[in-house]
Amino acid sequence: MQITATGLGKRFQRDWIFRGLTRVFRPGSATAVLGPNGAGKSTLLNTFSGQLLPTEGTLTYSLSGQSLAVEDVPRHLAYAAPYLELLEELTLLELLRFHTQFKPLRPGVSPDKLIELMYLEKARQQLVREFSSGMKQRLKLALALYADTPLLLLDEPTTNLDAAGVAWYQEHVQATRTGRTLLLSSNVPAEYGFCDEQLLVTDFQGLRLK
Ligand SMILES: Nc1ncnc2c1ncn2[C@@H]1O[C@H](COP(=O)(O)OP(=O)(O)OP(=O)(O)O)[C@@H](O)[C@H]1O
Repeated sequence: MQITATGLGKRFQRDWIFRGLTRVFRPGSATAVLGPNGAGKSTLLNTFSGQLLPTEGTLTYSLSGQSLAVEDVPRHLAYAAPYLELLEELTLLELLRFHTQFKPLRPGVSPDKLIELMYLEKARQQLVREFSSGMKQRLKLALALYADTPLLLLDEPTTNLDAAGVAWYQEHVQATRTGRTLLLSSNVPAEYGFCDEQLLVTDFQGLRLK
């Protein structure tokens, strides 16, 4: 998916979070969205996902050369973030079967295959609410990475992951990013080291006048 931001700005009440962002995000690119805590990284990702409306400027989306309305973006988007919740009353297998009805996995990956890729075979029939925080994060990431979508948004992807989890993320993000447009918010070099582009949110705060 190609995304074009033109003069993009977002304000909450009287505070501008970012302003004057003009940039094109192309299929196959991976952009690290960087900045300190509270800089506006999640706000930027949520604006790109169509969940938040920009205060000024425009975002346009296109898929294989055809323009896409913002209301159609969620269908083509996979999003993993610490603040997005899982259906914890389901077992792992139930959750995967339910979730993938709405957000299909890439061809060749079934719910059973995904369980194998996550190394969560022993938890197949376990309630997700009983998972450790690292297991939940691995599940959120796997659902996004292996979703069959051209747009992938990852907010702080290694939250709650141990060293083995971080290595798992690095392997699987590489295995699934080809051809997709990836934006990844982070403060941790191990998460975004592979990204070919960087966007420093604080570069778009010079016009943050009240
Ligand atoms: N819905 C909202 N209403 C008002 N202010 C908000 C809202 N959401 C976020 N903010 C404010 O916008 C600013 C940027 O927050 P955001 O969560 O985007 O930062 P971040 O860079 O992702 O931070 P972190 O690294 O801590 O996750 C913060 O000052 C936050 O309080």
